[in-house]
Amino acid sequence: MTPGARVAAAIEVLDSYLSGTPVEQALTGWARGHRFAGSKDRAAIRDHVFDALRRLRSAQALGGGTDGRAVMIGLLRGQGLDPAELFSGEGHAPAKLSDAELAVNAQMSRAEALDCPDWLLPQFDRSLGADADTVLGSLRSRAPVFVRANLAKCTREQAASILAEDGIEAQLCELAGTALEIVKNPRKIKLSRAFLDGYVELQDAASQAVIEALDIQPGMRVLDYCAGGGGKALAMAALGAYVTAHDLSWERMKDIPDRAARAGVSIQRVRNSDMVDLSGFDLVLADAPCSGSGSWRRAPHGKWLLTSEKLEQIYAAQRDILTAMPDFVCSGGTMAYATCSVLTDENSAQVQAFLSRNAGFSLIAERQFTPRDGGDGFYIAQLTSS
Ligand SMILES: C[S@@+](CC[C@H](N)C(=O)[O-])C[C@H]1O[C@@H](n2cnc3c(N)ncnc32)[C@H](O)[C@@H]1O
Repeated sequence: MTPGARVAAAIEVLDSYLSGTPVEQALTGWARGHRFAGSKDRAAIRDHVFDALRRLRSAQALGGGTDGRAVMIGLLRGQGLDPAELFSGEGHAPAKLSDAELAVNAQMSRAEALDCPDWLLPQFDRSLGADADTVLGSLRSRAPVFVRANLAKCTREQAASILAEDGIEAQLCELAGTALEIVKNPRKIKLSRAFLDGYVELQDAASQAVIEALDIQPGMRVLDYCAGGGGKALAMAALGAYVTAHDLSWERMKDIPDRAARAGVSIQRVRNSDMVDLSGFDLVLADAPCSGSGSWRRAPHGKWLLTSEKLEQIYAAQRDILTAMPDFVCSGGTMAYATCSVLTDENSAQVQAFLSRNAGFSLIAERQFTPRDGGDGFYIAQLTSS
């Protein structure tokens, strides 16, 4: 496919997304209907679509409309490119720009220019102060790809060498002692020996830094209360902890056995109904459900799906999870609360509210990562019971 034809395909996918189809479904639907498209074409179209979702508001303003065509025109303008070069009307490229499209002269509000929903901007300002614009700005660009070296099987340097055998170039990342940033051929990772034989796992660098902050020791008894697909459970098991994984949804933990087998570690999963029998963990980690505001580079559609009502439900879930955690911690043990959000109301405000309800706990450490640190935005607080 020509570059112009790829843009035309991205417009189709964006129109489907903008009419209510979830983005992954819109991409799969397009690929099914266009089987001639090769993997490189599909990857390029996906990149256009995700670039557009990261900058949806500014692209619509710069493109002078709300549909997929306007979004792609505005995206290219926002990237400093001349859309007329790709909107050539030749072959399968989109039709030439109309006079109205050529005449667009966008005057953007601050929220539009930062690609932030209006109602969320005050939250970012309250949470990040003078850094709000920089953090929102960084959420408008692609995230780097990171892997975690599985210390249960190799050192970080060995992991980098094994990746190199498959032409994947990795650099040491300062954010965490296990983290490697993939600087060449990131799309090859899942087919590489390093991945298939469990030497590396895909995991954001800040997510790895959160685990590093917990100072996991071999033999520690750890409960991962919101284990999901097991990213953090695997990282803790690789450091020698005995990890029990729980999630409100059993289904979400379905890949843990295969991932653990690949990594050469063992993780025990526990059902909701069996939680009453558990107690006495050295560490209870809750990587709680959240807005995902720290990871909108990776999942930009989350930014546009969030509403103030959904955020209220998220606060309530976070409060309930914090309230449940003390039952599982041993005396003198640690409770760790994490989110991939940069919003204070999901982070320190939740922890302070918990502390005001639970006099027996005190805060021992707290850190807010933002994309300015290199990885996703992440918050971690460690509390101990006295
Ligand atoms: C941020 S994700 C966890 C990601 C995971 N820790 C990882 O590193 O791959 C949050 C998880 O919390 C789970 N969850 C939501 N409400 C919960 C609750 N009340 N109790 C336990 N888990 C819950 C969700 O199903 C979701 O899998």
